[in-house]
Amino acid sequence: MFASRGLLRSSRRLVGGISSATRTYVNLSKPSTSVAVLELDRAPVNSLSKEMADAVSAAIKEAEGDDKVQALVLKSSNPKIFSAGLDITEMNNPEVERLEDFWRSIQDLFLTLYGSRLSTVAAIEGHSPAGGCLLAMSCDYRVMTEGENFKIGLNETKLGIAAPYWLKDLFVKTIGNREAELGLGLGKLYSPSEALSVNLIDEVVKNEDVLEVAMKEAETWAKIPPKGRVASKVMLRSEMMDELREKKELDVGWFRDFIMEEGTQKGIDAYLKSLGGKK
Ligand SMILES: CCCCCCCCCC/C=C/CC(=O)SCCNC(=O)CCNC(=O)[C@H](O)C(C)(C)COP(=O)(O)OP(=O)(O)OC[C@H]1O[C@@H](n2cnc3c(N)ncnc32)[C@H](O)[C@@H]1OP(=O)(O)O
Repeated sequence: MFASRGLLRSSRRLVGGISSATRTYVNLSKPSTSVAVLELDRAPVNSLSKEMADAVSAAIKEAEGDDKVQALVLKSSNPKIFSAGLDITEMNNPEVERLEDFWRSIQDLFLTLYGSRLSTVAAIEGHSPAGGCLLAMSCDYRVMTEGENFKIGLNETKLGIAAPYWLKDLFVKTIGNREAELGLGLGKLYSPSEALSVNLIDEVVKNEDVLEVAMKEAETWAKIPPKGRVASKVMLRSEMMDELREKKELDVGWFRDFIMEEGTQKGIDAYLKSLGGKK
């Protein structure tokens, strides 16, 4: 029960040594011995398609494969958008099989990031709604750029959908039950200062400082002896992860049935058309 599957993942089958490895949708680099940087790079808004989610999971595993690396900074190539969350087109009039595989990739990304042996610091540059907020909350520490027009939170209800139970649980763990009731029910998107006041993020910094602050924080975490640090992380996170592992396919079914409903499709379609005003 203590050593949750995956959290103390073996690195043997993973590629070691990171030297500015660049691949589709993500860039992985290692600016210091103990800290890797994973940049989300899927224009225009870093939305999480199945392929994007798989690429992020693979890059985290690659960073974990280097035994010297103890911390990971998650950042964006877009200074105004950390991630726009799940790729809504994946849920708009989808093929059922693809939809189910998409959700498995999202579940795996959450389990990989939330359960990483690495200390993870989110450098939240700009907007971070829904799935973007999921990425940020899955990290150990969150630094967000200032600018009251930037927003973070779980706005699913505004799209006519609901967050899955494990995302709701993560939200409650992060900001507490009452604020989560307000945030989820209203589909509230928080400005950086509001997010700080409810502990959704840990720090607000100037745009130009975000990477430096995140790197410094990551270096601090990387200095903590990993045995005790990882054991503490396991104790805090394994229950939630184990529950999702047990219910994975049930959760896929809930997601599929919810998304395929006619009413849900109408809501997603209307929301997608409202975005950018172009679709
Ligand atoms: C019993 C209950 C069981 C429940 C089980 C069901 C569980 C369901 C869970 C579903 C979970 C969902 C979580 C999500 O992440 S849903 C996604 C939510 N994301 C959003 O609402 C963000 C939408 N985007 C924006 O608000 C803005 O784009 C932005 C991030 C603020 C940036 O604004 P900006 O003006 O710079 O950019 P545009 O809006 O013009 O967008 C540029 C183009 O990108 C397209 N776009 C934007 N976001 C997405 C997205 N998330 N997915 C796909 N495409 C996106 C946009 O349409 C523009 O495209 P265009 O240029 O072709 O028009």
